[in-house]
Amino acid sequence: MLPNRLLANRAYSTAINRFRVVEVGARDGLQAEKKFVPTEIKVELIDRLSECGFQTVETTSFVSPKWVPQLADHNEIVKKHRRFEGVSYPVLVPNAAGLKNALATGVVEEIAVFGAASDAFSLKNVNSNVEDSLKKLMEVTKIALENNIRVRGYVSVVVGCPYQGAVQPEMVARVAEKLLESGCYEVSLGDTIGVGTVKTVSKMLDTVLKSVPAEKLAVHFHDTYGQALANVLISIEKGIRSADSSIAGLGGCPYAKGATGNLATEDLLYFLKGNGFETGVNLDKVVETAKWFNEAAGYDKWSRVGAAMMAKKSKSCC
Ligand SMILES: CC(C)(COP(=O)([O-])OP(=O)([O-])OC[C@H]1O[C@@H](n2cnc3c(N)ncnc32)[C@H](O)[C@@H]1OP(=O)([O-])[O-])[C@@H](O)C(=O)NCCC(=O)NCCSC(=O)C[C@@](C)(O)CC(=O)[O-]
Repeated sequence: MLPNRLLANRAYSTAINRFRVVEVGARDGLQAEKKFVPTEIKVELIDRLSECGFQTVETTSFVSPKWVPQLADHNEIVKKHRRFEGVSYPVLVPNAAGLKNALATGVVEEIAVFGAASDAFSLKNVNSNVEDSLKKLMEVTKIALENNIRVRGYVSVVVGCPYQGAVQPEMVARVAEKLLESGCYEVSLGDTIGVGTVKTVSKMLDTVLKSVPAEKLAVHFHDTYGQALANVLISIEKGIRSADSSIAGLGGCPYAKGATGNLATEDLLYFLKGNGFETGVNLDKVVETAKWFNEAAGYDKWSRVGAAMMAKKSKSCC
């Protein structure tokens, strides 16, 4: 059960206990991995994730292969993975060149554009300061919409920046507003290096929510300091019903040192189910998929929930 203060919140009517989990493992999860994961494994990962019941599975990035070599196989990925009814498959796009390449595949129906709330991070990540990068993103969004492509937006470093330190919540609000104004259907707020706590995330969300409705927001927490689920809880309290996570907690941003580990999807699903939310995602299948991925790609990465469920299965106890 949720704490009483949460149940008392008007946002908690039974009619809105649905929660959307955006699976970002195949993109955010893999982008910083040094060892190249073969394309066919990435494709099978996306297909298996689709079978788990997610509504949104982010698949890859149309960024420069020089900047993110792990995702240089983006063309093959989008052409080879299966498309399940009711599932959207956004790809990350940084600029007009990326959009052109994504459109040329003829199969991309949704993109995600990404901005940041600090100049220092934006310069490292996309070689432009926040304002210049916003101009490019707005242009990309415009062209995408003209081509009937849905656009999701990201704001990175919403609480702390690896190069600048604390980030002003007003800056996060401004970037989120701009992305929505330009036509993004939703903006995901990313704590890229996982430094946020309930106090700092709460302050940031209170500021953003003054100008952006909760229905237009998602949250994207990295679990670097073990704060991700607490931060999801506070986001739920503020009315947000969408969060990004990565199978087995894979992940990190190549341009943010220490950004290891997205919030693990399995941990998020267990948390949501235990607190009365419906996601439509089958947790057992996600854990099986993590097991398959570890074996197929030669990894040994586990979420806390995945490890516990596998241990329980093998010992058939507790
Ligand atoms: C944006 C650029 C390209 C600018 O990089 P640049 O060097 O300023 O761009 P440029 O226009 O000068 O081009 C440099 C070279 O890249 C090529 N190029 C240019 N664009 C593309 C493209 N789209 N696809 C393929 N190639 C491209 C271009 O053709 C040229 O090739 P060359 O002439 O040297 O042979 C670069 O900064 C870049 O790729 N950055 C991507 C960084 C990235 O992927 N970061 C991780 C994603 S963000 C993230 O993870 C955070 C998030 C979303 O998960 C949320 C959170 O946790 O906060």
